[in-house]
This record gives sequence, C-alpha cells and structure tokens, in this order.
Amino acid sequence: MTTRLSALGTVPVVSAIGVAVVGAAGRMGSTVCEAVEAADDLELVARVDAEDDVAGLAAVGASVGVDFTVPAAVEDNVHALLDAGLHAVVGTTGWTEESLGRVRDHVERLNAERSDGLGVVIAPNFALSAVLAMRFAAQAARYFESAEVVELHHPNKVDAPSGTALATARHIAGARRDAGRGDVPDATETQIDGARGAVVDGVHVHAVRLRGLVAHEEILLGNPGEQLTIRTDSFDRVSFMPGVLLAVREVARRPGLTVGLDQMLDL
Ligand SMILES: NC(=O)C1=CN([C@@H]2O[C@H](COP(=O)(O)OP(=O)(O)OC[C@H]3O[C@@H](n4cnc5c(N)ncnc54)[C@H](O)[C@@H]3O)[C@@H](O)[C@H]2O)C=CC1
Ligand SMILES: O=C(O)C1=N[C@H](C(=O)O)C[C@H](O)C1
Repeated sequence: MTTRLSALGTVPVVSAIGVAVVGAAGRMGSTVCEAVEAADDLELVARVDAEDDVAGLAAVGASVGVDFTVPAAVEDNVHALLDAGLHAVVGTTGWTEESLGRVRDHVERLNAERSDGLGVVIAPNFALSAVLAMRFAAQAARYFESAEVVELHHPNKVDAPSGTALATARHIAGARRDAGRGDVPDATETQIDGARGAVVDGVHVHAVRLRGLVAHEEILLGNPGEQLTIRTDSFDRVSFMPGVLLAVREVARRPGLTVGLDQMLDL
C-alpha cells in the first residue's frame, strides 16, 4: 500500500491488483479480461495465450495469473506462474489428485522460503449456482438410493465429463460412503458400451453436447416414489465472473492450495 497527500492529509492509496490472463484469446479468457478491465481495484497487465511466455509477468506488474486454457496445458502453466512469483487462479479443468498434489507440493516448497506466501485457487466452476448445486447435491446424497449426474455443454468443449460433473459425482460418492450407503441400484445390462454413461466413484455421469448450450448440470436423486432434481444453468459466461474476481482478490490472503470456490464462501 502507498500513501499520497491530499487536502484531507495523508490517505492510503490501495494499488490495483495486477492481473495476467492466460488463455486470454479463448471464450473464458476474453470474458475474464473484460471483467478485470471493468473492475476499479484490478488492472489487466497482460493477455497471454498459447506460445507466450509467463516468466516475465511479474516484471510487467502482474501479481495474479488467471488460467482458462486447456486441460493438457494447465498444470505446466500453474507451475510456471508459481516459478514466476505469481499467485494463480485456475478455472481450467482436467485436474487429478496427483496433479493437484504436485501443485500443492510446489507452492508449499516455494512458500517455505518466502515471507509472503503464494496462493493457488483451483475451482471446477466459479458460478455461484453451480457451487451451490454441488453443495446441495452432497447434502442430499445420503438420503437417496439413486444418484446420477447429467452435464450439458456447448459442443466446442474439449473435455468430458465436465470438471464440475466429476467434482459433483465425487462429492455425492463421498457423502454416500460417509452415510454407509452401498452401490446405487442398477440391474441394467448395457447393449452398447457407454449407454449408461461414465462411472465416477460409483456414480453414473452423462455428458450432452448441444449447440446453443453454455454450461448446465442436473443432479438426479431418486427414492421409491419420489425424485429430487437439482439443476444449475450458466446461460452466459458472465455467470462465472463474480467467482473469478472474488478468487483474484482473495488468493493472496490464502497461501497454499485451495480447491473449490465453496472454500471461499461462507456457506
Ligand atoms: N471453472 C470454471 O468456472 C470454468 C471453467 N472452464 C474451463 O476453462 C477452460 C477453457 O475453456 P474455454 O475458454 O471455453 O476454452 P477456449 O478453447 O475458448 O480457450 C482456451 C484458450 O487457451 C489457449 N491456450 C491453449 N493452450 C495454451 C497454453 N499452453 N498457454 C496459454 N494459452 C493456451 C487457447 O489458444 C485458447 O485461446 C476449459 O478447461 C473449461 O472447461 C470454462 C468455463 C467455466
Ligand atoms: O468448458 C466449459 O464451458 C465449462 N467447463 C467447466 C467444467 O468442465 O466443469 C465449468 C463449466 O461447466 C463450463
């Protein structure tokens, strides 16, 4: 923080957080650039895309790197952002327990030698409706015999199932395990591979790709004679922006690795 003199005396001037967007030419990256430019307390200092180097980002005033790229590139990008001395906010999908573990180790190793710790926030979904849907699904899962997840996205999405659906299924599976629930009932013998979707920790996950969609998910929970449907719809990528900006503003206050926007909300 710097200070300046004014007619009222010395007042603190909070300098804007310098943000570099990695994947800036993409659907999400370009939306993040617009959101950062519209925020008074943030400054967009770099737009980075494939083939650009992140090593010099601190020198141009970046303290936070935001990554919306591709699953094949994201882990390397995060390690490179950390090596460049930046906090990282990451929405790109494709994470495994192993790749998360490598990032956790890396940031903790760097922080052991720094007075101000670096933070990494990785969230499969920054939209409030999706974060709440995941939370409600985990809360409800223990009470239902059956649970399935259907994710529906635009046909340009490169990965399936979505990172959100994977996280949702894992939360549901964890809640079922904690409640001592066994396998979901399913007597079906499939005639064609894939007919029952992918199975994630025992939970069936189905992926729809349809022109006109953005990002949607339905969680179906069934009992004899009743069904609970939890649905989240992102009709526009602006839905992700409040969550992304919250993480950009908070990441420096959270040294180490944070997984999930729910960790940053008072839910
Ligand atoms: N966490 C969340 O809330 C959300 C996550 N996503 C995820 O974000 C990712 C990006 O999605 P979209 O923007 O729709 O994809 P996109 O394909 O429109 O954009 C990806 C961008 O990354 C660039 N890129 C590729 N490799 C790169 C590299 N090594 N370094 C820098 N840039 C590179 C591409 O040139 C492109 O401009 C996906 O994994 C998607 O699932 C998408 C929406 C919301
Ligand atoms: O690719 C997308 O569009 C989205 N990706 C994320 C995911 O895979 O969960 C988040 C959201 O569903 C949009």
